[in-house]
Amino acid sequence: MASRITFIGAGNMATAIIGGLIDSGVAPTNLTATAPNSSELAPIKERLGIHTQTDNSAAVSGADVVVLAVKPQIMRVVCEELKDTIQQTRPLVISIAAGLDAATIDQWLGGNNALVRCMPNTPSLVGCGASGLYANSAVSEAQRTLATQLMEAVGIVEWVEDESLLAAVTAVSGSAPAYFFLMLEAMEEAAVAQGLSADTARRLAIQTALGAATMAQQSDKDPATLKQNVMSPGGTTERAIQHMEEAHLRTIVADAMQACAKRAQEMAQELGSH
Ligand SMILES: NC(=O)C1=CN([C@@H]2O[C@H](COP(=O)(O)OP(=O)(O)OC[C@H]3O[C@@H](n4cnc5c(N)ncnc54)[C@H](OP(=O)(O)O)[C@@H]3O)[C@@H](O)[C@H]2O)C=CC1
Ligand SMILES: O=C(O)[C@@H]1CCC=N1
Repeated sequence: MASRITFIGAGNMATAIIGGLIDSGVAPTNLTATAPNSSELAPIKERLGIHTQTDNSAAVSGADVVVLAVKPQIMRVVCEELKDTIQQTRPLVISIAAGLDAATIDQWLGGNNALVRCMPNTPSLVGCGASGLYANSAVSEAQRTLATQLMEAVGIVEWVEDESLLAAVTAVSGSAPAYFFLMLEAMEEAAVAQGLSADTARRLAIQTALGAATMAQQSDKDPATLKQNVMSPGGTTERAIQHMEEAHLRTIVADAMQACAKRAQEMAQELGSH
């Protein structure tokens, strides 16, 4: 991918995508990241070999793709700062902000922009990201392909044609690494309570999560069948799963994902009044 890509914001999600892009073979010299303070940027420049800038407008001039990777709460200020340059240079704009809808960001950027909304997740850092993408009507086929290539460099990509579905994408993948990290925390704590060392418990739990996810990915069986295959009748797993079902784990997951999607919609309303 020879495109010049500028990330506005150099935090957790931007550096995860940048790290994944570099690992996939993208030249660091084609990448730029911005942040308000050069002290935050110095270690990123040193570690990744990318260009860095504290001036957002200067960083987007000459970019083929601009990835907006700041917190939703400061997106409006950032867009207004970028508006004049973007109106002149017309890059593909990709927003990774939760909640904020494409029309709002487009308007903040002066209108008529080719804009993709992307909901990525932090495992992009290790090439195992999962991103949901939505394109507005100004995005060309070539730009759609470019956005796909960019995010496929760090994981899998699913396009949605109805923008409102990005709230569900946020619930099932954008926020979801945190659910699995919580599960790992809980399993480690429980195993330590049963006498294992924290190190041993953590290694076993992580490898088991990795193994289960890899099996689910590679198998032609669905997760319910794979689960059933671990559950010997009258055995240990059956007892554990019975406990989780009786404690309404499915309802807990459904309610948490509902709260997540609802928060994405609330943020759109709170921040997106044009
Ligand atoms: N974290 C995640 O798992 C995911 C996050 N997202 C979205 O990604 C976006 C970024 O989130 P995340 O990376 O977690 O947040 P971070 O707070 O880690 O990163 C935000 C970055 O923006 C920088 N920044 C702040 N103000 C400006 C400015 N005026 N100009 C340029 N850069 C600025 C910050 O610098 P400083 O630190 O100096 O303030 C920081 O580098 C959010 O919109 C979020 O919704 C989407 C999917 C997953
Ligand atoms: O928690 C958040 O708001 C961001 C969006 C998805 C993951 N992190």
